[in-house]
Amino acid sequence: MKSDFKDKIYLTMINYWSWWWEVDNETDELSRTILTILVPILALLWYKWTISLIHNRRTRFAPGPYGLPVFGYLPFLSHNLHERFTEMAHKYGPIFSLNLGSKFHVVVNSMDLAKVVARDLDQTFANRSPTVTALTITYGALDIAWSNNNSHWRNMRKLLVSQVLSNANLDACQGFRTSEVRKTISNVYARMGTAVDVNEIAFDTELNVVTNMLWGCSSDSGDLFHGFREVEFKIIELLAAPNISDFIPMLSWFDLQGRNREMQKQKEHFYRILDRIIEERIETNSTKMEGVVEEEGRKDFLQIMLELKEQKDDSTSFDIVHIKALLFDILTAATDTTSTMVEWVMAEILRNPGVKTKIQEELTEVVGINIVEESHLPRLKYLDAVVKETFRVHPPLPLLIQRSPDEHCTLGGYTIPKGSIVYINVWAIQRDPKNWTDALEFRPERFLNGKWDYNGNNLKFLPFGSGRRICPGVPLGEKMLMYILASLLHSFEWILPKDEEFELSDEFGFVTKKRKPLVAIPLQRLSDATLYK
Ligand code: HEM
Repeated sequence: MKSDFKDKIYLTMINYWSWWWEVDNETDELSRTILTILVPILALLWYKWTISLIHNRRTRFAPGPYGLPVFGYLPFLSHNLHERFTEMAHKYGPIFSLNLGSKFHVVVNSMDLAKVVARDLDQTFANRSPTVTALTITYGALDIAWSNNNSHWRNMRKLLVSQVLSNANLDACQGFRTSEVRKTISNVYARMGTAVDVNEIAFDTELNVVTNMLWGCSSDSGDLFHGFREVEFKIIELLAAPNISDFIPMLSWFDLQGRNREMQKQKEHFYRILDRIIEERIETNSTKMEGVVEEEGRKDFLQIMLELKEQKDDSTSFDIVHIKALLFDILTAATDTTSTMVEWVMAEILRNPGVKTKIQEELTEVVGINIVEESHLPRLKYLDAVVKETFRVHPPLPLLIQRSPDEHCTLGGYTIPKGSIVYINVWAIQRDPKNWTDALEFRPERFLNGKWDYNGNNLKFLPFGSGRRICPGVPLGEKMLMYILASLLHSFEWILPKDEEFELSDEFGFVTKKRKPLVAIPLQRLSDATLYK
């Protein structure tokens, strides 16, 4: 009887092993064997730790599932973490906790508790808890997104907001946006009648706009950015891939699943591109007379950072790795999110022909027979509502980026130990029938009352986060999304390829994308062909 039970546990572990650890080769097999041997040792340590915790504290943790020794609940989680967490919220309530390996996780699923984390106790919960792969790609959290709440984070964020994302700079960069969006329309025109990957065209447009803002030229001028999208996608995938090194830190040295080695490989590729751009700029600067760069007009962000690097003031000075980590954040944060959202919006429009008709009517009324200009965007109220409704049902970061308290605190009456990992489940909040009537229906009209924005003030709707860690890229993200979508929808009629099976399922990741990339066929919509050149 006893041995039956042991066999059952063993079989369960082996079965569940597979979802987060696919064995590809002998090294993986060996790693898995080593880990299986380590389990009893770690189980003993875990048991001792749990007993001491029970004895030492009169704490009340949020309810949650039991797990296995050492691994906690890790083997029982399925791929789509946001959906699994939402199911668990139905069982355990608006806040629940779970041990994943040795790490204590808390998931917040209601707008009231999200408000406590992101607003009332914003300062306490303002740290991050970077994963091993995040530390690797950001040179040890030297970027903004993974940095703790400290003076380095404040300085970097201030620099990004004041020099790249300020209204003045966004206005000054309008020309880049116009020329890149027009280039995209002309490229799509050349491919009319054939199936186009919607994410890819949006990604390239956004990447070109951002590289123009950062160092003054498009990514498609030359071969340097060849394969960049694939590298970025791999990096984003690795950031959220379950990694035993994160859950049992004492094993991180072994990198048993090879995730960190893979990230290291992608890091080399990614930063090789940035190194080339930075080196070229340093060389150009050195051949110019002092002051000339400034006289030529607006300084781009790379120039501003290189000049800061030369300053010896401790509060603002950077070295090259700071610059690279910051460029990494901007490039990845801007491109993958924007292209993912363009894809989701287009998918929802293709699924809802009534919505498409209303958008086209609005575009005809506001833009007429011309091409879309940025000045038209504030009047496209219905398209704006469609984008917001898409953000509600498909938030691209459904659990935001994890937060971590810098001291023991209480949330919803439960103890949250210092250093826990806290997720705000935006996906659950934005689909909660307590917050939204007909929550699972796609109804853009609910956003037509003009009361909604992306600033995270209303905790029912926070696709960009809320509080001090809110996305600083909202103004650029919003502008680009509206501009790309309005242009694609006004210039072209979009249809699905024949026999294409349409579906809207998603795949959890650091950025949660459409599981099956959307391909659609553009057809000419404006009668004047010269508008496409
Ligand atoms: C549609 C476009 C975008 C979406 C949906 C989006 C979404 C988000 C979300 C959900 C977060 C996490 C907030 C939190 O943890 O509370 C975030 C953080 C961040 N985003 Fe965005 N973002 C977008 C565009 C951009 C752009 C264009 C930039 C910069 C040019 C940017 C830069 C950042 C940075 C630096 C952070 C980290 C902030 C911090 O930790 O202090 N994002 N973004």
